[in-house]
Amino acid sequence: MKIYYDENMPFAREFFSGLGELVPFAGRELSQETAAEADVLLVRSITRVNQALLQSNKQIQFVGTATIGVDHIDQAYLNSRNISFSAAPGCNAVSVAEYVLSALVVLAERYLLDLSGLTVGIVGAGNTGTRLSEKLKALGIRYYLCDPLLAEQGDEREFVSLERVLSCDVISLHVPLTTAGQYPSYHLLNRERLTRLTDKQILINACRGEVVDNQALLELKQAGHGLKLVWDVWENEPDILMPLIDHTEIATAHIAGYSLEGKARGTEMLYLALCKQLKIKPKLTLSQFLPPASITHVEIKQHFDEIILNQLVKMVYDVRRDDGIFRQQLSCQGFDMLRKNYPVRREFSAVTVALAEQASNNDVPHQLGFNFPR
Ligand SMILES: NC(=O)c1ccc[n+]([C@@H]2O[C@H](COP(=O)([O-])OP(=O)(O)OC[C@H]3O[C@@H](n4cnc5c(N)ncnc54)[C@H](O)[C@@H]3O)[C@@H](O)[C@H]2O)c1
Ligand SMILES: O=C(O)[C@H](O)[C@H](O)COP(=O)(O)O
Repeated sequence: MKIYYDENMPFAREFFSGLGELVPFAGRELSQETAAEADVLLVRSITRVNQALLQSNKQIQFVGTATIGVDHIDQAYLNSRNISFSAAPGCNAVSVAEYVLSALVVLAERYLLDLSGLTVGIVGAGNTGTRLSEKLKALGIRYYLCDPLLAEQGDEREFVSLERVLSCDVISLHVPLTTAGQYPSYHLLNRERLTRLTDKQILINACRGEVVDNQALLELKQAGHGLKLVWDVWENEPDILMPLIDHTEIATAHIAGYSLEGKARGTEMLYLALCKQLKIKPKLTLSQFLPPASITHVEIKQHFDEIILNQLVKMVYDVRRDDGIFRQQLSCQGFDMLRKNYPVRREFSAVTVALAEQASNNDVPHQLGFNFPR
């Protein structure tokens, strides 16, 4: 069995070598001819899987994407050919939530904002929006959720309208890219909605670039609008609207979900799905392969306060590192290479926070996602 996998899929060799012959490929370069050989195809978001890619392949049994987003997969086509499909829902949701939190901590410092006084509007309350809301709750930051689909499905959380979340101090987008259905997200933030935002607001896009009309946003910013942007995803990656970069507070190369754990969980989820498909008992788990983090243990000697928590967040992941690399390296490395060469980043859970005897017992680090022995 030939298993074709994206070369940017951590631990793919470790997970899949016992299941078949492995063939790595570069995500944007997979051709119909090459794909014709695959029995199993494992992709990331930059490979479009559709009739154009698979029409010469008569034997393929399984397609997997080690990502949350599935907008690059023509699932109707796979269904029509009876090809099994699996994605990795939630795999890097924690990573994205930690990216957003790091960005908020950085912007609060930069503009002397009182984080706990801000309201955050979360658009899309699925895996990522929920992980983010839990972390905000741990920090005592008020948030509002907008997710009409979940509201209609009877989710018991409180939901507000899109207009209400768009009036929050911070707006964080966590919707899939869709062009059909009752609530399509393509250009959800169109020119008209963008124009109604105020100079004081912060807009964070770490879902898909096409959810915001980038050209309209650029024109708004060029006209002097003060809206602050945290921008991880861009329309038309990798050929993005370069002039927009200078109007962002934090700009990164679609890496919000690129914690080592987040990417590797995607690989592990595909391994489990493929084992199920092949009716094989899975023998491997991610914990066998994850290396220890560079900082694994922190001892807190005093009462927790916002300053200590902010330091903890930045110690594990400071988004300014990725913003700096993006601004300095984009023109020489290019968008895709920045992503391919992404430095190791760990999640808060890789660090154990211990309290010295005199420190107050407070659950915040645990709720934020740090390990917190009781
Ligand atoms: N930047 C990154 O690295 C990165 C990482 C992971 C995911 N993503 C993107 O983020 C998206 C969301 O991730 P997730 O894990 O929360 O997915 P999810 O499927 O768990 O949740 C998405 C939620 O959005 C809701 N939704 C859909 N259309 C909506 C609309 N028009 N208005 C409001 N809510 C709407 C859905 O009902 C669902 O609850 C993914 O589809 C992916 O495209 C980006
Ligand atoms: O949808 C996702 O899971 C994320 O956008 C993911 O981080 C995309 O990463 P890529 O597949 O492009 O490497």
